[in-house]
Amino acid sequence: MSALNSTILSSVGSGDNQLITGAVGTAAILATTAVYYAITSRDKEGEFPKLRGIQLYHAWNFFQRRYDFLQSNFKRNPGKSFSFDVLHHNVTALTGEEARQVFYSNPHLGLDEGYKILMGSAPRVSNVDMATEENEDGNITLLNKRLNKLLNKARMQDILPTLLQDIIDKADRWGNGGTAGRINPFTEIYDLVFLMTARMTTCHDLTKNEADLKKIGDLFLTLQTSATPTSLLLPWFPSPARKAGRQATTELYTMLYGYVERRRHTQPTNDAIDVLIADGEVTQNIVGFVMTTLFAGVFNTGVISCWMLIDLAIHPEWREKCKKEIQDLLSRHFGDFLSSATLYEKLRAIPVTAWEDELPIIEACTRESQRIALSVINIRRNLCEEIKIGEGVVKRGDFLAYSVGDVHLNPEYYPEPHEYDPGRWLRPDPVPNTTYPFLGWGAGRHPCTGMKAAKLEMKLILAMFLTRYEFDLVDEDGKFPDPLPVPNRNDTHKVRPLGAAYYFNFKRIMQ
Ligand code: HEM
Repeated sequence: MSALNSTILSSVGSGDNQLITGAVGTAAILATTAVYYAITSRDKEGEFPKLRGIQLYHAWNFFQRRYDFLQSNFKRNPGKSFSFDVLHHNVTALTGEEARQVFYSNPHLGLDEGYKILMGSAPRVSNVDMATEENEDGNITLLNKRLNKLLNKARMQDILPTLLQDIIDKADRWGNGGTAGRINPFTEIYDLVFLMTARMTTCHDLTKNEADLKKIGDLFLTLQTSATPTSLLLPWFPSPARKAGRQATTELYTMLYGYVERRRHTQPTNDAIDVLIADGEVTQNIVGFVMTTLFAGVFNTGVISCWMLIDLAIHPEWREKCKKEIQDLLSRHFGDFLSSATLYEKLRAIPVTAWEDELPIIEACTRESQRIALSVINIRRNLCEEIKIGEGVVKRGDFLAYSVGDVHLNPEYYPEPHEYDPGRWLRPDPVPNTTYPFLGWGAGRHPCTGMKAAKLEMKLILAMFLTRYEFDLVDEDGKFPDPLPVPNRNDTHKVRPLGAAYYFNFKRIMQ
C-alpha cells in the first residue's frame, strides 16, 4: 500500500496550498465514503462473498503477493470462494472441486483474456505501435496448431543432438573452464533453458548470436519486472515501469522482426521460423508466436529445472535412483556405459521415444518438484453469459483465479503435501480420486502444448548434470543449507527460494 501511496503522492506537484487542501479534503471524503461503503455493503444474492475493506488494498495485494493473498483469505473462510475488485473488474478466487471443474473445462472461460489483464508481463504484439496484424486475440488454437507442428517427435529427434551440445557448451563455461566452480541455478540453468527453448522456436541465426540472445533474455526480464502493481492497476499512468515495459516490447518486436525478415531472404532450413515462413505466415504473426512461446516456455521450464535439481541435491537417495535410471537407459541404447565415447556421443544415441517412455523415476521426481514448486495462480475471464458455480454466479467479463495449491498442496489429496516424496507417484493408484488432481501441465481445455518439449529439455539437463558432474547444494557460505530452501510462491515467474540465494558447487567428472 505504501508504494502505491508514494507513487500517487509523488505525482502531486508543488502547486498552491489551497488547491492541495482542496484535493486532500476531497480525497478524505472519497476515502471515508469508500471505507463506509466497504464496511456497510452486504453481499447480494447470487454473488460470491466480497472481501470487506478497501478494494484497492486487496487488488494491490493480489498483484504484490498473489499466492499469500489467496491463501490467507481461504484460511479465514475455509472452502469458500470469494471475490474482490481490481479497479472496475470483479475477480473471484475459487476453491474446491466443483469450482476447479468449471474453471478448467468451461468453454466460455478465456485463458488469454484472463492473463492479458491480470498478469500483464507477457509481451504482446498489440503493445507495439507499428504492428498492424494481431494473432493473439484469444486465438490460442492457432498458437497451439503452430506449436504442435514445430514440437513434433520427428523435429525433436532432429534437434536433440543440438540441444545436448547446447548444454555442454554452456556448462563448459561455468566456473573454472567448466571443470569445477559454483553456479546460481536461477541464472545459469535459466540461461540454458532460454537457449534451448529459443533453439526449438526460433532459428539458428539467432541462437548462435550470443549478444542478441542475451539482449532478448534481458528484455524478457525487463517485461517481467515492469509488470508492477502500479503499471497493472493504473494502466493510463505513465509510470517508469510501464514505459520500460512498452519499450522492451518494442525492442523485442523490432529485433525478432529483423531476424524473420532476414530469414525470408536466406536459404530455407528446418528451423522453426523457416517452417512458419514456408507455411505462408506473415512476419508479424511469426514474431507474435515467438514472443508468446518463449514467454510461455522459458519461465516454467526454468523454474522446474532449477527445483528438480535442488530437490535431488537435498535428497541423495532419489538422486542416486535417477542417476542409475540414466545409466540403465544408456546401457540399453548405447551399449557399454563405461566405453571411451564421450557422454554427448552416448546420450545422442538415445531416441526421443526412449527419453519419453523409459524414465519413470525421473518423471516421478519432476512431477513432485512441479507439484511443490509450481503453485501458481491460473487466471480466466468469462467471455459469455453468466456461469453458475455453487451458490455464486460469474458474470460476463468477470475474472476467475484458481490457486493450483488448492489441489497440489491439499493434504486431503496429497498427505504431507510439503514433503518431497516422488515415491507417491510410483505407488499403485498414484493420482488422487478427484477432478483434475494434477495441474502441473494444465488440464481440461488448456493443457500445456509444450509439455513434451519441456519434459525432453528437463531430462537432457538432468541427464547431463547427474552423469557429468558431482554437485552439492550450498548457501552463501558454501555450507549445506540450513534451513532448506523453500519456493517463494509469490515470485510469479521465477519462483526463487525465499530469502537468501542458493548455489551448486560442481565438479566435472567426465567429458
Ligand atoms: C516445465 C515446463 C512447463 C510447465 C510446467 C508448463 C505448464 C503449463 C500450464 C500449467 C499450462 C496451463 C495454464 C492455465 O491453465 O492457465 C500451460 C499452458 C501452455 N503452455 Fe506450458 N508449461 C511448460 C512449458 C511450456 C513450453 C516449453 C511451451 C512452448 C514452447 C509451453 C506452451 C504452453 C502454451 C501455448 C499453453 C497454452 C495452451 C492452451 O491454452 O491451449 N509450455 N503450460
